[in-house]
Amino acid sequence: MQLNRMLHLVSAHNEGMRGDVVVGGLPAVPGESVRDKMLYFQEHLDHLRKIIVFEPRGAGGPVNFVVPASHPEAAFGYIIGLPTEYVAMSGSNTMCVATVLLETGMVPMSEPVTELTLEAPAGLIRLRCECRDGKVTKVSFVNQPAFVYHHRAPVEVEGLGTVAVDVAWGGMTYAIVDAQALGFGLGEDEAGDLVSAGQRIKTAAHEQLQAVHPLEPRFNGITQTEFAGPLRTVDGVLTSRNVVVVSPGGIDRCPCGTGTSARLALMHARGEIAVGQPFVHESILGTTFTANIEDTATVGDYPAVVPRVGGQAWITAVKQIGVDPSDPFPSGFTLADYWGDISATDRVGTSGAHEAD
Ligand SMILES: O=C(O)[C@H]1NCC[C@@H]1O
Repeated sequence: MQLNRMLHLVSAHNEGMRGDVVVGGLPAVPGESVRDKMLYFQEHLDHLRKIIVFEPRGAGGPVNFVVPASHPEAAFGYIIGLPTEYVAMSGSNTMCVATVLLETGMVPMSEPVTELTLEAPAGLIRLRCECRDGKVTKVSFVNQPAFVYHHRAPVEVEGLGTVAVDVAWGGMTYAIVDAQALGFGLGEDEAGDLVSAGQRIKTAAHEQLQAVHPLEPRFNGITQTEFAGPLRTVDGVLTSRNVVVVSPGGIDRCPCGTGTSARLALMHARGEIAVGQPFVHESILGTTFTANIEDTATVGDYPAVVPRVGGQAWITAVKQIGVDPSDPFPSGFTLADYWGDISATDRVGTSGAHEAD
């Protein structure tokens, strides 16, 4: 056997959504913050993301690269790579990383609760991890502030006509649309149609609406569509189903932590939820996140909320992945049958590491 570029991975899933966590094998990644490390990674080490995400080795990601934190309060940093972009923050990936760090002993576990701080490219993320018998049974994190860029902006979408789109930041930028108004009940049988509509909505919103983070202009552009189901009350708790379409065209299997954060900002702006009020967000699989608004804030001129989002992750595999020096696909490949026209959506870095226009 000949393998170089050997990476050590612990794979996990969070409420159904995969998240590989690279815990060893990386070269040094320079940068004064994890955001800077992400920028360096994108420019100089992107082949390592492709090895894990693309075929013939990968299963579409996402992947997290654990790196030393730059901030003294954080135990570790993590760089988050999705199929078409590096992102400032991700809920499912944060829960996978925390679970892997604790269950492998990379961070000492205290039962029944381990308080942990990690450094995402978006900044410090404070986590509360409930632990029992060596297992992490729930991870909740306080996200960086979420806010709304556009309320019900009219967007011309191919095949759908004029669609009212809310645009909100929750660590990634979401075009949020009313699922019911577009004829979707958000059932598993609609997965293909949701992806098709979601990709068209996201592309149109990205082209027609500006969204540039006021504190970090590199976090710009609309890269996700979130179909918001109706709000209802279940056992006295505000609840809603949602579907997020992740480029180049897959449904987030979990309720989506950054999407939940964006939705909380939108609901708060509309007066649909109060600070501290519990909210349950459901995925297309029926898995759930608990969430609430911890506080209000401002980001630039935008009124914002500080979201807390919680769920559980499970480790699925421990493996090593590498590249045979004679392999014709050292950085993997994508094929349109599964990946669609990734060149059209290959905006690596758009929301995480893109020069502002
Ligand atoms: O939970 C989240 O925020 C995400 N899940 C996959 C795509 C998003 O980053």
